[in-house]
Amino acid sequence: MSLDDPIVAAVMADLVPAVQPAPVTAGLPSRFACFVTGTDTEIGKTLTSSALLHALVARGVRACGMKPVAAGAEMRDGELHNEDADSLIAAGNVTMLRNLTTPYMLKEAAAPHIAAALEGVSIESVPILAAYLEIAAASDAVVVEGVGGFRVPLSIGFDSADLAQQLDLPVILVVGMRLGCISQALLTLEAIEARGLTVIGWVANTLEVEMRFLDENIDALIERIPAPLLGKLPRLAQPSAQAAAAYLDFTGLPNWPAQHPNT
Ligand SMILES: Nc1ncnc2c1ncn2[C@@H]1O[C@H](COP(=O)(O)OP(=O)(O)OP(=O)(O)O)[C@@H](O)[C@H]1O
Ligand SMILES: C[C@H](N)[C@H](N)CCCCCC(=O)O
Ligand SMILES: [Mg+2]
Repeated sequence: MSLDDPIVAAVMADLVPAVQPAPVTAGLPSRFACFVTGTDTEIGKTLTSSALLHALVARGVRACGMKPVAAGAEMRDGELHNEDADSLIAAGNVTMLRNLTTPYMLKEAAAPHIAAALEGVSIESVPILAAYLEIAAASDAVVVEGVGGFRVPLSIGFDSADLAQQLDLPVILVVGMRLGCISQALLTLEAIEARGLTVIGWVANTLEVEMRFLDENIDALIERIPAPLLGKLPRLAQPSAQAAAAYLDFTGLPNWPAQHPNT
């Protein structure tokens, strides 16, 4: 009888559980951390991520944002700057090296795999996971903003959904409210759940000043997304982390920190 024998193999499978690599976040103390994704690009992920950081800082928490892959950067004061990365830095209160909060800062405002290829770069997960661990070790809370929608290619065989899965973070879904967003949101939800991840809350972000049947569209999503609506963001005259946070209630999120006594 050899180890290839199906019966021996079945017994061995019972005796020796398949070894699954531990997620990169395993072993860290429980703290608030999330991955913010959305139904598309330019639909309010950075605004929502910044609002999360603002609310965390207001509770006296050491909070750090991460935009692992940023596409669209310009040189200022000898450093590459990206709007999203800068917004998250401004909303958080933990100073980390910029190449940790954004390991891949790409110049071209395009799909990241294209922007990376233009620079002869290949976007890999290991530098991002290593940077995440450093940030998590220095902070009480981490907010990771994805790039574009949920399944944006980063390199061959690696996309932003794989990254979320490897980080093993609960997901906040931002829905850019416009005609078509119901299907986009539900497809995104399916893709998130297919990776064993959980949507812990979603945000309805108003993209148009007057969307027809806005409330009816939101109701259709409330009925279908098995996670709480964290709030409806109206079209803000001056969008900022603080202004957006006033419309969102994060307090029911898992591991959301209690108000620090000194704040
Ligand atoms: N509710 C809102 N009211 C006013 N402006 C908004 C609102 N939501 C988003 N914006 C503006 O729309 C633009 C896109 O929003 P944001 O940067 O948050 O999108 P994103 O999903 O993060 O995009 P990307 O895919 O590029 O990361 C920004 O200029 C932002 O300030
Ligand atoms: C440059 C832009 N603002 C985003 N950062 C990148 C969006 C990539 C979308 C790719 C795609 O899904 O087609
Ligand atoms: Mg953004």
